[in-house]
Amino acid sequence: MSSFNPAIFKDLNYIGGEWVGADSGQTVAVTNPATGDHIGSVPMCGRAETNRAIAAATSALPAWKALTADARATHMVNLCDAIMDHLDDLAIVLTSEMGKPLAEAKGEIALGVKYIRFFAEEGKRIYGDTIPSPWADRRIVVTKEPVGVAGAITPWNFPNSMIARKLGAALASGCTMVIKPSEFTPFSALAFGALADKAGLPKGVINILTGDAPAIGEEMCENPDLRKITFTGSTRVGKLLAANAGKHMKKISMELGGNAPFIVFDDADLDRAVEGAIASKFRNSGQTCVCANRIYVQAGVYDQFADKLKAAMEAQLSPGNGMEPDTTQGPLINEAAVDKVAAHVADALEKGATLVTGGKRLETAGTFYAPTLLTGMTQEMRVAHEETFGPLAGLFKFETEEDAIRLANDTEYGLACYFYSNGLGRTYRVMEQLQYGLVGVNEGVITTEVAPFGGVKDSGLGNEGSKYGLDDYLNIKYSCIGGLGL
Ligand SMILES: NC(=O)c1ccc[n+]([C@@H]2O[C@H](COP(=O)([O-])OP(=O)(O)OC[C@H]3O[C@@H](n4cnc5c(N)ncnc54)[C@H](O)[C@@H]3O)[C@@H](O)[C@H]2O)c1
Ligand SMILES: O=C[C@H](O)CS(=O)(=O)O
Repeated sequence: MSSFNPAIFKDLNYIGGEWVGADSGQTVAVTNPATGDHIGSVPMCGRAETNRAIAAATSALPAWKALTADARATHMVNLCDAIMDHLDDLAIVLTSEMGKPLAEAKGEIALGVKYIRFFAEEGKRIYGDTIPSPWADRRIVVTKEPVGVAGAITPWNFPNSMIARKLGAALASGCTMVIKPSEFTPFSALAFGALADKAGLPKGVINILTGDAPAIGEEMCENPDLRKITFTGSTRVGKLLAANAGKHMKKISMELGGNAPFIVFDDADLDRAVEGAIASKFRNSGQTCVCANRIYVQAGVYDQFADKLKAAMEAQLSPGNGMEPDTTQGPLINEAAVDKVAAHVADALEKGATLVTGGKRLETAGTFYAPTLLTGMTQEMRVAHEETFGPLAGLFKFETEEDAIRLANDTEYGLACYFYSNGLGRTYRVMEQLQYGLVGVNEGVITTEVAPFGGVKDSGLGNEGSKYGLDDYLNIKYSCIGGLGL
């Protein structure tokens, strides 16, 4: 890898095209979860700075929305080109602050670019309608207009692509944006500011703040100039934001937590199912909202699947610093994340589960937990009802197709689910009964910019990506035109 270019490494906030610190001068430290080393510090901003960022986005809005979709697309493509020009540098920053292996970081950044490029084109297809008028002397026209200034609050586990898939839809629809990334991974977000400068985006179109999350969120919810909140994160925080945004009648998009069932039927290709389980469960060390959280295996193939999965885990999963080429499993984001996985393992073992492999914190620097496989899991265990968000694969046994569907739907979440079967009839029966926004059939990783990504129940509201992803950034206007002398 070529030497790191620090041009994209920014430790100030980006407001109205200017790089600024917090009014208080306070900062918050950022550490590398693989080593515990201090990476840098970013401003501890609050409501006042957020107010100024919203003002900057408001000032930039008229000119941005007045551009043609093609002109906005050109800016967006220039941004994508700048991102790809700095792919290695961005990946180093992402791996340093979040921990995922460098290859996964590059893959995430490339996916983020795909989202922005996709929406650059979709922005040219924001069609309206002319509706046959019920009045002979009037005409009806329906147009779609940008909602205005959008506020984005994003998580640490995909610190680039969770911003990109929001930013792409916002910019393409003619909105401007204020972004608050996670306190654990601010540098990947601030790099968007450096790249926006490099790509020549007009000042104020993108604004990036770090600091006091509740205060920044309150300003976003309560400032009348900001018209939309798009949040990706935990269901707990999502509900807080949705409640406050609702008081101020803001449009909201909520991409929240999950508890994905992964079902293996006895008519599945077991080798394919094992590879899908590895991909779904252990991507990002199990720290994705769509990771398999509960693995249900039909009784007739349970032992065989467990043996195959154990072998695959021991052959394919290699914990370590994400900067090392052989690493496939980076650290968890922090001590609390390690404690949660450990608690889920302990709870399962206390309630009768069997430890097959892993089951302990790795005695190295940083916050690592061993890839873990448990069998004998039951619905009484915490893993069955809580998002683990770590490298724990728990196998549950089921008897019938009806049992599998009932167990899979036994959760307040509804983001992603997966099942493996070679039965065509079963595929449609199960696909249509699972209460989730995303369904992987014989596939363990299904995210793409062209398909809608969104949950039901406590997993959220709205969809990101796909042709549907623009809807949340647009208002529909109906115009009735009379006096035409018709
Ligand atoms: N559905 C999806 O697309 C998706 C994608 C990634 C992560 N997630 C979910 O996110 C969670 C992990 O991410 P996380 O730990 O960053 O989630 P989190 O909810 O703790 O934090 C998410 C963001 O919200 C901010 N925040 C925290 N408290 C806030 C408050 N009171 N007001 C305003 N902002 C606040 C944080 O600073 C961060 O930027 C998991 O539950 C995961 O399932 C969902
Ligand atoms: O963690 C949630 C992300 O949305 C995962 S994905 O990269 O979009 O599948």
